Amino acid sequence: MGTEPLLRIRDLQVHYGTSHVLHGVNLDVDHTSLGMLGRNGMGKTTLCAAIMGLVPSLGGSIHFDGHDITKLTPEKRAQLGIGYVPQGRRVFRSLTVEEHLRMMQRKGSAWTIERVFDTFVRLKERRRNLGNQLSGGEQQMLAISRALMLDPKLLVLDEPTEGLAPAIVSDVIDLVARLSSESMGIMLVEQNIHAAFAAAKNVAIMVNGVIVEKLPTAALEGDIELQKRHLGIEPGHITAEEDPV
Ligand SMILES: Nc1ncnc2c1ncn2[C@@H]1O[C@H](COP(=O)(O)OP(=O)(O)OP(=O)(O)O)[C@@H](O)[C@H]1O
Repeated sequence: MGTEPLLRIRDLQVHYGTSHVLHGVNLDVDHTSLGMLGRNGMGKTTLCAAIMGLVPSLGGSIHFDGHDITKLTPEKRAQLGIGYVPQGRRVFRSLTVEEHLRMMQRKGSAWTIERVFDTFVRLKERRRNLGNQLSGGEQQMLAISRALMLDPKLLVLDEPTEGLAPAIVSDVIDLVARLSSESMGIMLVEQNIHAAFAAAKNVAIMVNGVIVEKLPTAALEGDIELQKRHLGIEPGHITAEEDPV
């Protein structure tokens, strides 16, 4: 039909013990980039984990690429084409760059080690370095490359710019923009609102375990009140043009 979103989440409920964290998430992600914003502790990482099958859901459904994946294992979800770049990168200290990538090689994948090295020249230079010898930016590139090796249709990235220098943040933004222009679906969880604005076509806002807004990025950029209400962003300074004389 062509109208079905790549990822469709309905009324998703997640608990940690007696703590109810996701309270009925409804969200569609298409073959484009979606920024996921929200203050600390609102449930963004939990949503990523639930999409990947790393935490069980007690209610609701997740459909991906025409499959009901609500009860599938993380491995099955990855095989179907959901790539995950977890918060904190989770690179192995004692494996080299090349060993990380070799572990994820799959027959028939559009992403080979050579393609990764063509895309991330820095990783090629560091191919024999161990995980703990890489900078934060290099580790992030490796974490993203590792996910790409499985040839995902949807890439879920949890705060990929956290702790990175501005120049590297813009490399991550460029990469996300490039992947989404090649029609990969992207869900980009970000605390860095400017990174999300630069990389994502649409944005969603999570508050207390529900999605309260989903709108074009440009609309949120222009709505300071909404930013303030849900994200705690203070209004900017009065500009020279607005400054009364
Ligand atoms: N393993 C866990 N066990 C119990 N509670 C948890 C667990 N992981 C997260 N929580 C709680 O669930 C809520 C949502 O956390 P989550 O990490 O999903 O939020 P977040 O929006 O990603 O925040 P942050 O930006 O700080 O990572 C928080 O109140 C958190 O304390």
